[in-house]
Amino acid sequence: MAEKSKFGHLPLSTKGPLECSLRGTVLLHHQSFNKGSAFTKEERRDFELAGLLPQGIQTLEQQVRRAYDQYSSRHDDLAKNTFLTSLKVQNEVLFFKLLQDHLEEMFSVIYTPTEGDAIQNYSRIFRRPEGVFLNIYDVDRVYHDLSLWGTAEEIDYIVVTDGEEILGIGDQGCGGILISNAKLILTTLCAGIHPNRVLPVVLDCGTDNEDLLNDDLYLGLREKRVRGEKYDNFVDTFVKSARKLYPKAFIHFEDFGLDNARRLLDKYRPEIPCFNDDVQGTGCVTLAAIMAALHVSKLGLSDLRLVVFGAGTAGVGIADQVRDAIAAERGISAEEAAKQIWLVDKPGLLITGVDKLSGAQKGFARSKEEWADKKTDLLGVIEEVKPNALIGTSTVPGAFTEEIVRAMASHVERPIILPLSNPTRLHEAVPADLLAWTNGKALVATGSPFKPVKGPWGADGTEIEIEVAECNNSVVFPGIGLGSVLSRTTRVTDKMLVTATKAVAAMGPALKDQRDTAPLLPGVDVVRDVSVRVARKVIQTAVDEGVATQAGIPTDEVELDEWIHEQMWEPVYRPLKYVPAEGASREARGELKVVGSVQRPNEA
Ligand SMILES: NC(=O)C1=CN([C@@H]2O[C@H](COP(=O)(O)OP(=O)(O)OC[C@H]3O[C@@H](n4cnc5c(N)ncnc54)[C@H](O)[C@@H]3O)[C@@H](O)[C@H]2O)C=CC1
Ligand SMILES: CC(=O)C(=O)O
Ligand SMILES: [Mg+2]
Repeated sequence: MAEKSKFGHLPLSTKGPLECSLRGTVLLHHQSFNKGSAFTKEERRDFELAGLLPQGIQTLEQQVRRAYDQYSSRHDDLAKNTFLTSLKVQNEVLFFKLLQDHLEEMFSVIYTPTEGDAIQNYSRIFRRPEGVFLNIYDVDRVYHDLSLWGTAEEIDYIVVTDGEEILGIGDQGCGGILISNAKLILTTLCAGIHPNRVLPVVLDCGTDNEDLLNDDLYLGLREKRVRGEKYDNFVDTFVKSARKLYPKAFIHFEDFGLDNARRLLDKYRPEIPCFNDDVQGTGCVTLAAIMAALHVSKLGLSDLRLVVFGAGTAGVGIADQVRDAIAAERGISAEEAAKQIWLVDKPGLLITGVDKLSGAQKGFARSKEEWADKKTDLLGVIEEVKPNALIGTSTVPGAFTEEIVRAMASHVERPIILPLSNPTRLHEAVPADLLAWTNGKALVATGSPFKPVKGPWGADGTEIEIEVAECNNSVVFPGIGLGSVLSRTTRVTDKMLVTATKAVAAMGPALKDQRDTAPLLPGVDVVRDVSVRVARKVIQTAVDEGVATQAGIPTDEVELDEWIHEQMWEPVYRPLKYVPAEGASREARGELKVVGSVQRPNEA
């Protein structure tokens, strides 16, 4: 039921009374309608709940307090993660409200690094499936299996993974469904995407993870990954089916393997509203961190000399985004701008004609002639290039050694060092070391969260505390998704990504407060504000570029923000109004995102 607002009928309804046809235990077991002990006296009467609940009526705030105590009594982070997963399927509003009220504490439990542990243990901690599991051997069923989740109007946001390169912990097969879920939880939490209008998907193509193949409890296809034409056909069938069934949905690709991530993005990007988070999201947030750090260093993009260690999906995604920003800033070609970036991978510096290069790496490789007689290992490259920025996306813990960091710091005043590999144990260096080795001068941001670091780096050796920003695509993808969904864009263009990046950089405390010990990027405490700002920029750019298809997008900036806010889902209990099932909407009948209800609206 779309709510009337000053903007007319908004496509997404997030406020006002909620019609509901469910009653009794069915209602208590419906995750989006259930309020547990918070059902009012009238609701208990109207919905046949009186004898099903203890007498006490509680507020959402009281429930949050109770849930927080239960959460806190779990002694390790994986147990806390499991508790939250169970809460989500019991009572979605309470789940999101609990997270919202304790965001800084719980972010790392529902996302990296703990979600990585949950994914690694998926088949052992499995309780209830959540999402769509598609099987490469059942390509003929893909359309049908996808069709069960809603009508054309009902799905806004799909996250899909094939589970090959999850959060830095490699191939996790069907456990990848949890990264699709985790990213969608963040879109709701950080950007108010409606939790009933999203779809987590895993494409099960087998796994090359020997531990999973040898685990008799493993739940996915227990065989080596299928690749080649069969794989491409499977992905294509998924994309085409999703487009046909849910033509308004934005498709977010997550944690595909190195060979496929970029290739699939290049294939589908010109045709549909899609986004690869590891390539583009990571590229945007890292460029934002670099822009903030350059500002602190009183330098510009034209001064940047960037070494990327680990030239895979994320590393080259970052290199692309930075290259395009340099080209735009200096008014030069992308080819020319790429000369300010050096990629180092397993063989060392990537060199044309020497190393086997992917299409994406080629534009950054150096020539044999240029690099003759020069060292190609990371230390050698640092000595030669004298970079002011070093990024780690290699999954090699400790790769940024004291020697390397000191070498870098000996050439530049404020070395920008971003160890981005997740989870925490795979970071190329930890902030405390980076700051100690550079006398507090390093400008640091990390892929997973770290506590602030104290050291004698203030005036006259006084102790100061340096906060370290988390440089994770989670800062930016929810806002890009929100802007794309609300504008119903037909494409995610380069310009949309550039404006999103600038919006994030501008909100980082280092730039906003002009304090050079402040974090380079905005923190989770302001994440919803960041998402609104990013969404606004994305929407405005989509309109300017003629790719927005949503009618009635306000042109005035204040009104646009209001329009965005009105469509963001909030974890609050809406009053329930009973309506008989006959003639009620699918939402009222509790059929949104529920498979196996009376009717199959999209059956082919
Ligand atoms: N902070 C963030 O927002 C993000 C962080 N990441 C993290 O970045 C890391 C890489 O992820 P992807 O790019 O998706 O993986 P990937 O597998 O595509 O890339 C990793 C690259 O590192 C290279 N590498 C491995 N060992 C190396 C060594 N000893 N020396 C030099 N290079 C080496 C590999 O050859 C490969 O090119 C992961 O830990 C992932 O969690 C990825 C996306 C976003
Ligand atoms: C953050 C993220 O997307 C990754 O580590 O894969
Ligand atoms: Mg990822």
